[in-house]
Amino acid sequence: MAAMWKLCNVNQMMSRPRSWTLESHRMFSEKCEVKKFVVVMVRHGESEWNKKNLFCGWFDAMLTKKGKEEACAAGKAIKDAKLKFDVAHTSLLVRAHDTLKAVLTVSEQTGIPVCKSWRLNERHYGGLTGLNKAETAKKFGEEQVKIWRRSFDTPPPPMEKDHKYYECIAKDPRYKDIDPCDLPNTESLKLTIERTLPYWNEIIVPQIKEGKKLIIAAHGNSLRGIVKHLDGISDKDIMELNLPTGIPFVYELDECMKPLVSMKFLGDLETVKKAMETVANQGKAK
Ligand SMILES: O=C(O)[C@@H](CO)OP(=O)(O)O
Repeated sequence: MAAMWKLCNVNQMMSRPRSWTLESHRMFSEKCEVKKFVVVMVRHGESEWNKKNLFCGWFDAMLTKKGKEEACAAGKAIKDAKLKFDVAHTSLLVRAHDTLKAVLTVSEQTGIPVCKSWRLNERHYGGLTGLNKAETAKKFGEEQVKIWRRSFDTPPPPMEKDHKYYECIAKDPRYKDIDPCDLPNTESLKLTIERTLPYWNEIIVPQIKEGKKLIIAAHGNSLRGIVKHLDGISDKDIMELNLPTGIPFVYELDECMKPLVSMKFLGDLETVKKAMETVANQGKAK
């Protein structure tokens, strides 16, 4: 399992077999009539802060020109794959909306309802928000930056009230209805999952079970949380998963929401692999 999420095994990852025995599969299939539900997910295209290599989190960075092109290419891939949706889900951040809008425009399905929730936002990067990732790695070491970026349960230091971006994030009217106890000032992946999963379980899963076809346009870490949950990835192995910007991926789920097909990217293997490596390397001191 440990090797499964290494970049060199991306091919295997895309078509990996389930890890259960034939007998457990038979018993499972008896319990669940095997129906197939398709959900497509896409991380937003490159943002201005991705380009500058800054920790972004809840800061509302816009897409770059390249990010918009990635979003349009994602729409084209979805159109070519003949994927049609009934409902779209996204976060409250503009980079995810703009990606979704481009995807739906290019794939000619702009009329569908779009549900937005803070629960699909990027993980909150706390006190690291706005810092350059490579400079932070120079200062604190690449290992520490990898722990902050990719560990399961170590959050970055919290965003204090005197932080440069505190006002524009914590006082953003978009978040005024969130219970103050739920409003984060930093988040590990674990904490991100704790606020994303209720949305998955209570809003998304019932729609899937009604037979609705869904697309989720969100963020590197909110989607890592959903993927970890769906594929039962261990806390250790999830450290090696880096989602590329703007390349949609498909899950096929059975009626019990267990993946029949996991993370099938709509892109050629080399491009996906390179894009994942690029994301991983953003935390290097250079
Ligand atoms: O800065 C961020 O918010 C995220 C996604 O862009 O970065 P990382 O890949 O370091 O988790």
